[in-house]
Amino acid sequence: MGRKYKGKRTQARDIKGKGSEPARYQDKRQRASNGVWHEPKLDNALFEDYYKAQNIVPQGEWDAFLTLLRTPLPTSFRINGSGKFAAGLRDHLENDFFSQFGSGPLVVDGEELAPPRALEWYPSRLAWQFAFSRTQLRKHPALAAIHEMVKRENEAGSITRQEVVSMVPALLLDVQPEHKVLDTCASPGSKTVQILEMLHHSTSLPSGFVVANDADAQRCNLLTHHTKRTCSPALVITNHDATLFPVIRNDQGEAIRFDRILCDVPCSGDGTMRKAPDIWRRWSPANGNGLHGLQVRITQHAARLLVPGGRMVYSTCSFNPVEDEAVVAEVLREAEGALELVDVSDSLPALRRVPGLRTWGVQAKEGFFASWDAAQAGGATRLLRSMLPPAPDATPPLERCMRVLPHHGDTGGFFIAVMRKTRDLPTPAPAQRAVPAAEKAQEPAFSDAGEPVGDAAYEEVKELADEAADATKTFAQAIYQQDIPVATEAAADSAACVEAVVALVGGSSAPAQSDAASAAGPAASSAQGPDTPKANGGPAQGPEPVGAAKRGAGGQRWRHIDPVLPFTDAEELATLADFYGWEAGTIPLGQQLITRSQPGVAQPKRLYFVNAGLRDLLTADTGGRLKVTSVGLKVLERQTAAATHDGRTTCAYRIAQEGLPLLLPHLTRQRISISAAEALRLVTEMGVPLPPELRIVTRDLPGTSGAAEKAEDEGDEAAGEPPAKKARVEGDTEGPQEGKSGKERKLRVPLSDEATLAQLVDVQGGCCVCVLRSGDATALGLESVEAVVPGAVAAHAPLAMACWRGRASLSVLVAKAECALLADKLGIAMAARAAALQASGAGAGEAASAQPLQATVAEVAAAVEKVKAAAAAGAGAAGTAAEGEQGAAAGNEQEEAMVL
Ligand SMILES: C[S@@+](CC[C@H](N)C(=O)[O-])C[C@H]1O[C@@H](n2cnc3c(N)ncnc32)[C@H](O)[C@@H]1O
Repeated sequence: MGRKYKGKRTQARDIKGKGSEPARYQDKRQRASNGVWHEPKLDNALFEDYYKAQNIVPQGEWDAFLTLLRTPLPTSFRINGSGKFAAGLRDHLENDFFSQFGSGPLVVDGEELAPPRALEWYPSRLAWQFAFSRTQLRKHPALAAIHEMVKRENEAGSITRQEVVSMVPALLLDVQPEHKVLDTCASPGSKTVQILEMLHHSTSLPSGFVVANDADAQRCNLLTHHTKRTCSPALVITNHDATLFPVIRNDQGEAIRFDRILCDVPCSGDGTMRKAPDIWRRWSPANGNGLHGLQVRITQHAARLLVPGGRMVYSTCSFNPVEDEAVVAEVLREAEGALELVDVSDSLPALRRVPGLRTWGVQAKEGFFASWDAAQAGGATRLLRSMLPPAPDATPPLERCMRVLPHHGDTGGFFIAVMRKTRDLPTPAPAQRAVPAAEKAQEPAFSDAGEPVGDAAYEEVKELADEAADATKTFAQAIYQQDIPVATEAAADSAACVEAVVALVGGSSAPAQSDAASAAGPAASSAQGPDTPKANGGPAQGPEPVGAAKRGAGGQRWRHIDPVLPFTDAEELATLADFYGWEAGTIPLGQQLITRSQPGVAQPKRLYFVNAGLRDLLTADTGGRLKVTSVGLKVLERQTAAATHDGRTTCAYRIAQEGLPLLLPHLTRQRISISAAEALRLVTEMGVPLPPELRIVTRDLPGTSGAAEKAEDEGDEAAGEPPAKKARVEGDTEGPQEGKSGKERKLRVPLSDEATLAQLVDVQGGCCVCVLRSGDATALGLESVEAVVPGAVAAHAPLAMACWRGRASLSVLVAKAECALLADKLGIAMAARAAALQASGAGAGEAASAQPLQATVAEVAAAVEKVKAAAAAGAGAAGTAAEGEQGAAAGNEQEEAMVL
């Protein structure tokens, strides 16, 4: 991914017209400072000289290498998940889309186009690649259909657009469902998603988990956004500098270590030039040299967090040996045999790659040097020893690393090394490391569990210093804007940080610590080695914060980040179990629900489910050391008070759509199956009226005011807010009635399907779930609820919607954008079915038996277009009651605003 996260790349523009570069780079034109648009520059003498000298390309292949680097990267994607549904989607794509290439080459503007091809080294032909330019996509309907399909399935979460080479590291990580996995530099998250799929390979509730970390807070939001559609309860996203990722201990005081770690480190990114041609212009050997130290530190720290026997993959999208082999060699050198390079030559045999280098050179201002001795003799004082190759007799088997070259498989460039930890690492002696003084002063030494050794309080002090700096900036800004309350708060924050640092340096405890661990002081907890028993009692019990408050009036340790709390309200849990009929014992909601609110908040807004492994990790984090930006799967959201007070429901929580795949099998109440036609109506109209016999009369219920109902009955909009609008604000979406007059409402046709109405009799007012009937799902080739495969990714879950059974209507509690996706999926299947029936000239009997599915192509298309337009118009705005409640809180809430 390179350094693009550092700043915004030159904006790609799509401009018509012909240029001298290959046609497909036309959309990568850039605007120079004088305002003139120009083609991207696709050469750089420094680049060529440097890599020719490095011998990264086998003899005789240089021209092919260079030519391909100047050609745009083909599109590629991965079908998510595995098993029956993934194979089904693959077959659908092959048979219904890619088969058009079968009868002969597709010719667009005189150019013969290669058909899409499955990557031969990717398991089960689940990864695909094709190279069509935007112009070609626009010109040929078959290509446009493929393009649309890729976009749609990507949005629906069935496929992931991912660069081919970027799929390799996760495959070599060999993740199993029981593994604890750390993805050290995870954003934007394509590999995290792949790792999660592996974790969920055979079960929807693996015992392992993934910690996806990134140092950049905003990129953590991006990561949350990209991983959201996996609907995994086994994912936590953290925001740490990976060189300082904290060590968490279990209640026996043992450091929790990871079975698998991916270090897909920040790099100069020259392997992505085909996708980002502006790298040509910016390329310099200094980019790689500047990143080497950070790459080493991230990987060294990761190695310490790895369990003996565990596997770690180091990867970059750079060709540069200073960022690649040199980093691996240094990490292995420091490990003194506790880490070994794994020979993966037998893995993915069809993937063409070249072995890692044993020798290379480093470009300094003073010249190009092939050894440390030569660099010293040449006066290159700014180089690190570790950038240069080790002595020949001390060189590890670096040929076990792999470099993927673009011209070998029409891909980007990538470097991958797989390492295994054989035993605990030795504790490094900081003084012996060949790093410049300036860097050494910043660099903590770590024990095997990653605890700072030389300066035990380093991590804490750095965190506090960062916070103080942030607060000071806020203070200055607020003063400038004359916002005295904010300035006062910022000043207090800053002072608290300084006080905490003084306490640390002076050896006393930091202020406002709430548990025994914190009372012992962060320095004390940091100083514990891996074998030192924990000094601070066990994990938090009962309603204690999972990541216990360490400082800050609200209980949070991290600024703007709410703590993670277990949700243990027995009364509320019993109500939930009763209302939704959770199968006792099938899903441990009581033990594995968490919230992100402040301690002591009754009925927090959102409840998230975490799997057992993640629960244990969070529970062990008594010191609140993990800076958790997002965790678990949102399963329940609080209703508004009005919904419960007015007797519209007896349960304070409704089901979140994203939690449905997990909860569905465990619901025995508040769940109905509906026909495809009804499902399509619901997601396109957002709600449907109920017939009079199913109306709930709440005004006579004890303790209810019935005000909203009376107003609705009387059509008394002049007396206040129109009931439909009010209901939307309060959480009782009456869907289609929103904003319409009583007269218009009455024109709508109520639900009439006998089977559906019979089930609705037992459904209480409030949240319920509508699932597509098995028969209809099977007939339409969609996932049926009976045939759910454990571990299937959320996109392969049966079609179901969280709904609201109101007094007089059934409405969806699903964001409009998601309704549009569901409508698309359902609509396409129904239209295809209708077309097939027509084509086969189905007899009256067959047509009658398929009656619920009989929508004409035109009807379905019109309905789907309507909801898509609504979603597009309402993008970012509150589309449902569920959305309407979202605030601008920190943590998980931040991303929700972004996603919607
Ligand atoms: C190459 S990208 C990662 C791509 C990602 N693994 C994927 O597959 O989508 C490198 C990431 O490292 C993050 N990063 C940079 N310095 C870091 C550090 N010291 N600790 C953790 N993450 C860091 C950047 O914010 C960036 O998101």
